[in-house]
Amino acid sequence: MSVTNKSPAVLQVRDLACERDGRRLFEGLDFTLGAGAAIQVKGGNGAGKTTLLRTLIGSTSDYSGEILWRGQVFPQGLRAMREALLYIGHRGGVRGGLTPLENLTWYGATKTSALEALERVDLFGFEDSLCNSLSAGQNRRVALARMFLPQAPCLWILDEPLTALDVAGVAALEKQMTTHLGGGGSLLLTSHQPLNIMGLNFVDLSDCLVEESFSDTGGEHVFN
Ligand SMILES: Nc1ncnc2c1ncn2[C@@H]1O[C@H](COP(=O)(O)OP(=O)(O)OP(=O)(O)O)[C@@H](O)[C@H]1O
Repeated sequence: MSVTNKSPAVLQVRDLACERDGRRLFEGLDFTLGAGAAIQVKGGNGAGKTTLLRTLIGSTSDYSGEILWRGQVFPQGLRAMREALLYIGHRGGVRGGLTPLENLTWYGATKTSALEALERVDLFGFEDSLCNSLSAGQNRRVALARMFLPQAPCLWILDEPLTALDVAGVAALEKQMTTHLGGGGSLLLTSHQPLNIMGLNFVDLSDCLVEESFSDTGGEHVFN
């Protein structure tokens, strides 16, 4: 299936199968993520969504099939992809012994941009509190504040970003994701909750279950 020049392929997955402790979780997964496009990875608990994301960022090499970053096959493409990647995992990468401000500056933000990002996630006044004294939702906001820093990377891979967020927090996040996509960024995320993002595409790992491998998995998905 072709991909238009207007929206070139950013991340491609071809016939991917992932394992965990020697147990195959899914197989025959194909999709193409274009610039300005978003994919929500779906599947029940234990389907392998986190494993897929960790595979895509190079945290595990327990897979078969091909992953390509801008046409360059992994592992060669992985280095270039990491330079363009914002990954926020389940734990969010927040250090509890640091303040929100220190966490963001640890990721390379200037003090000014960090303070602005923390204000955007409604953490004004908490910038100098230790993160291990903040609530789960506030810690999630510290993690997600990286999406509000200037010059954010172009590929966002987010594992359950909505977890622990209140209604206003979810709305702010959806708005920021939409802005990112409008600027030509790409987004791949997992969520058990529905997201209000225009043009959101879906990849469902339950279509790629090993025991159903005899059935048609729907072929390749191309999202531009
Ligand atoms: N730390 C681990 N050590 C060993 N096996 C694991 C570990 N974490 C997960 N697994 C295995 O991998 C499978 C897939 O887990 P994964 O976290 O990728 O699923 P998921 O779709 O993200 O689930 P959830 O929706 O519950 O977060 C699980 O069923 C489990 O058997």
